[in-house]
Amino acid sequence: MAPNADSMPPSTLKMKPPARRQKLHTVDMWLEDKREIDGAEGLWRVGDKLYDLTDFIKRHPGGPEWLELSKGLDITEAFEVHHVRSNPEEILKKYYVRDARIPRNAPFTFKEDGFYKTLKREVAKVLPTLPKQSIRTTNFFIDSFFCIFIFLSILAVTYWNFILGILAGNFLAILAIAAHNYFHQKDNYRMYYFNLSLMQVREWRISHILSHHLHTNTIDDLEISAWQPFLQYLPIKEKPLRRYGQWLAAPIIWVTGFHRSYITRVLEYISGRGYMGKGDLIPFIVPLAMYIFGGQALVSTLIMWTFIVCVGSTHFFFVGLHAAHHHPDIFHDGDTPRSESDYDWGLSQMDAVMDRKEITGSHFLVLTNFGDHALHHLFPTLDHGTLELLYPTFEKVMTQFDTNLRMVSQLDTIYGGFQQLVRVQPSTCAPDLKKYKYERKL
Ligand code: HEM
Repeated sequence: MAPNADSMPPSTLKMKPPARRQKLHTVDMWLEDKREIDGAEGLWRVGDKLYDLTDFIKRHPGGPEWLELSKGLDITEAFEVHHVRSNPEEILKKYYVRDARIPRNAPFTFKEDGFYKTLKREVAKVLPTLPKQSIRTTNFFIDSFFCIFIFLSILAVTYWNFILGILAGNFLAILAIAAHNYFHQKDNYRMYYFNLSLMQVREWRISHILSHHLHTNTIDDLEISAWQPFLQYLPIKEKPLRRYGQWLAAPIIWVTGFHRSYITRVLEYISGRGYMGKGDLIPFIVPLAMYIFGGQALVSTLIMWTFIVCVGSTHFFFVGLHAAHHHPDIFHDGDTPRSESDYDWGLSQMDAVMDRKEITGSHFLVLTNFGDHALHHLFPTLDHGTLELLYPTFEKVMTQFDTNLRMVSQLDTIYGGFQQLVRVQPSTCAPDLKKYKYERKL
């Protein structure tokens, strides 16, 4: 199923892959493997220094989970990109233990005069001047999605109506996408809307935030390796039948994604390797409400719920996989990088993303379609409603660094996603950000 290790070319960023990358890779396996290669020696690594943050875990303003999960890892990128409003470097210094013994397993840098740090300083300056109304609007949207989703699910089972079930499924998907805005931030209750999808906040904080967001489209990105037995987004040699077979496999992957996530978690938990907690009971609120208020037999209720979850899963993964990262002109590990040793982290993100012109400019569409994706990657803790207010600053710094955000159509990212699945030839040129025009709806 998975491509064998021989068919996997080395990372063109010279990154060492997590040891079990070629196997079906769960989030806890990824954490274990990273601890082996990050050189953090059971502590927390920032740059080339090691810190013991044990006493700070419970006091961390973003919530304890971030530091619990990242113990034993290199958190350089996580530390840099999650603190825009303040500068916790002074706090960090208090926990210094010793220097790291081995070099970092990533070429990404955060130089004071580089693109990312310059942009971050400019964004930090404008943030206090921005209106808070956009955050309240985001909260209103997501609470409404939750109510509509529950209401439609109950109606669907009451009237045994699959059209209503499709509507409910689509609301489940946009609820989960919008909830993604919240689990990037400090702990808050709205992030748990995400668990209604059968997926789990903890799991996504690892696979999506600590892996995908920080080393996007590299050999270390779990959102590439976790799909790998079925979908291969890196440009590697494959037999044509297998490669094109992915176009047929993809819809099956989308439909079953939510259920597979839960089942894999249960199996991992039973075998003593995975984590489950109270949050894993959240999804059952939905069939319970459907059963109590719908007036149908338990079996009918469960059938309708399963149907709704399958629709939601299809919508979620179709949108997610065609939102921003997969297109033959986007950098994927194996392609020629901009740099393999001194690669500004912000520019690495610009090389691994495209934004969609139909989505940018609409608060609703951005929240429900993983929109403003470049800015979201650069500042993941900022509310999606705030991102659109940052474009003038972003444009100013892009001009200063003579760089560009690639804006394409939604159709381009869908078509590009399917093309990327069958791309076997690595690109021999560094990504050309000027190839696509930057245009933003005002
Ligand atoms: C895996 C590494 C880390 C992650 C993912 C992380 C994540 C976060 C998040 C999501 C927030 C909330 C931000 C917001 O509401 O805008 C936050 C806040 C904060 N974190 Fe961390 N953190 C990490 C490591 C650290 C470390 C090592 C320190 C200091 C030793 C630290 C100090 C703070 C402080 C002071 C705040 C509150 C001020 C602010 O928002 O900048 N964090 N963190």
